[in-house]
Amino acid sequence: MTELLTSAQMRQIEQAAIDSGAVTGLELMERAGAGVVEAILAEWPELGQGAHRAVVLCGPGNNGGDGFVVARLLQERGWDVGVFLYGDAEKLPPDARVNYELWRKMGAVSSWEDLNAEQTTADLFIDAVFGTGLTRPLPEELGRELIMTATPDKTTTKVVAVDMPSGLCADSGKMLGGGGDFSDLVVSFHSAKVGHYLDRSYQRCNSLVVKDIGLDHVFDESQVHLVDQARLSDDSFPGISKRKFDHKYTHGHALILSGGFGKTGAARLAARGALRIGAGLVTLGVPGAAQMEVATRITALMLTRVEDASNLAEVLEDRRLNALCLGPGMGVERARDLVPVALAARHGPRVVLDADALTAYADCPETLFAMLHANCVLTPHGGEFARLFPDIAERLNKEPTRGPAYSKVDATRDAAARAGCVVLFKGPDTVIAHPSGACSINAAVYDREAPWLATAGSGDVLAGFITGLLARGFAPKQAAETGAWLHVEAARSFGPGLVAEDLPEELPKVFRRLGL
Ligand SMILES: NC(=O)C1=CN([C@@H]2O[C@H](COP(=O)(O)OP(=O)(O)OC[C@H]3O[C@@H](n4cnc5c(N)ncnc54)[C@H](O)[C@@H]3O)[C@@H](O)[C@H]2O)[C@@H](O)CC1
Ligand SMILES: Nc1ncnc2c1ncn2[C@@H]1O[C@H](COP(=O)(O)OP(=O)(O)O)[C@@H](O)[C@H]1O
Ligand SMILES: [K+]
Repeated sequence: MTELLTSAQMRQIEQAAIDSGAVTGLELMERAGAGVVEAILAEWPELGQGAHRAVVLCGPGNNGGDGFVVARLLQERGWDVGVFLYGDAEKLPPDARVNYELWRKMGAVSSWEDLNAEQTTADLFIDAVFGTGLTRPLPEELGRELIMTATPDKTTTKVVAVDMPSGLCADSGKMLGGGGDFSDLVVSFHSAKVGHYLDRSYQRCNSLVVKDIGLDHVFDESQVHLVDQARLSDDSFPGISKRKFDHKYTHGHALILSGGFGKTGAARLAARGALRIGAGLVTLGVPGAAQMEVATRITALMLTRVEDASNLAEVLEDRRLNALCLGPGMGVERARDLVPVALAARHGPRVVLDADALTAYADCPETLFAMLHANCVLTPHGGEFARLFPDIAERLNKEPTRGPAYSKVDATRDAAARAGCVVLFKGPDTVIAHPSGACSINAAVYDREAPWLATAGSGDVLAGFITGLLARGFAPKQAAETGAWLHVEAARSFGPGLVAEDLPEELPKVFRRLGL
């Protein structure tokens, strides 16, 4: 399993290892620098042959210390290396100072004032100015200089950031101050940082590599999980497979409430998603006016008439309906009518609220929060999130003046605590939080990009995936994580040209690849 750390958690892990006598700070710095060089040569094997030119920008802290190690190791490989220091060598922290001195025996350190685009022409550009220690916004001119030197028309220069692209907050991925650079590769240490997977980070970096530097840590709930295959194979997760002695009711019965005539597509997408992900039975709850429209377009899906609130209450007398989905294409008035009934159902079915079921409460989120229970999942995109949690969204969207900045992880945790249920906040960086604070990120970034998901109806399918998994007995947070992960897998498996209908139909291929 992969845990993402904040800078404070990383510092604590590093300090504990040093205090235990297992390792020194200097050894960690040497391993970090060696890790950066290793990652560079793995990414661009051609740089392993012959001599090249590198420019290393070092900052005033230990990130700069890593930079001096990288400069030394590259020069030992016969490279021509130019080093620039931002700050005062006298004030470097002890380990960085040792590496500064070691480098000084091999080469010069130019002052920052000499930095210009011409001087920094190189095959490789190393940004070791700030890492996890950046707390104040970058001075504006420094941000500009970084951009100028790292990204003029040097199409052949590879830009590598040590730990974090300088200027980005390691906890939130936000930019502190203006500027900050673009990196072809970020090399981090021990574990990726939460900020690598949020906000600007993945927009500014092409790829992320994490190098082992011999540290260990014990997981605690304050850490954030990255949703990956290992996470979903955890013993605490129900498997996605079906067992040979199962029958359809073992896998639950989902009810997806649709909108009216001409508005049933979204619910049908969700229903198809719920069925493909393995719910035993899936029924669409449709108003009379839309009955023909839906009936002519479904086969394995079933249909029941749900005209209004009292109708829904009758339908929910069937205790086998154990997972409900409300919102996709529903219309806000129908949502206001049906959501309270769904949330009050006595046998406690699990409930996914998406789209219109969230927007319906934009004027009175507290009314919704009062009805929600622990078996609910809310799946807002950015706009819906801001309607239900305006103050949290405002805090999240505010330009930070210092780090660690308020992040999408903080915002989703706060929203889940307020709502009293699981909140899945969508995006390429989908954050899933439980009211207890347990939190995961399902990332569609770096080597898991899935930009074709930005298509109408893909969110409806996600709501259906989660509903289907809830019907199958997954707990709300497990269903949200698993559904979101499979959603990205399906999109990646289908590839360019994807439309929402393709997502459920791609699942069998994904399942086969997973060996189910
Ligand atoms: N934590 C660990 O386990 C390890 C950390 N290492 C390196 O150490 C880095 C963290 O080092 P530090 O904590 O020294 O932090 P950084 O080197 O990231 O930066 C902190 C320094 O920058 C200054 N600073 C912060 N904001 C500034 C601003 N806006 N303008 C000017 N100066 C500013 C601070 O006063 C401090 O001197 C990591 O990113 C990593 O590169 C590695 O050496 C290996 C192990
Ligand atoms: N660029 C992107 N990369 C990865 N996933 C994306 C991207 N854009 C959108 N998504 C995902 O696609 C889905 C879109 O959902 P939503 O905005 O509700 O759309 P709709 O309402 O049209 O169904 C979400 O799961 C979101 O995380
Ligand atoms: K850096």
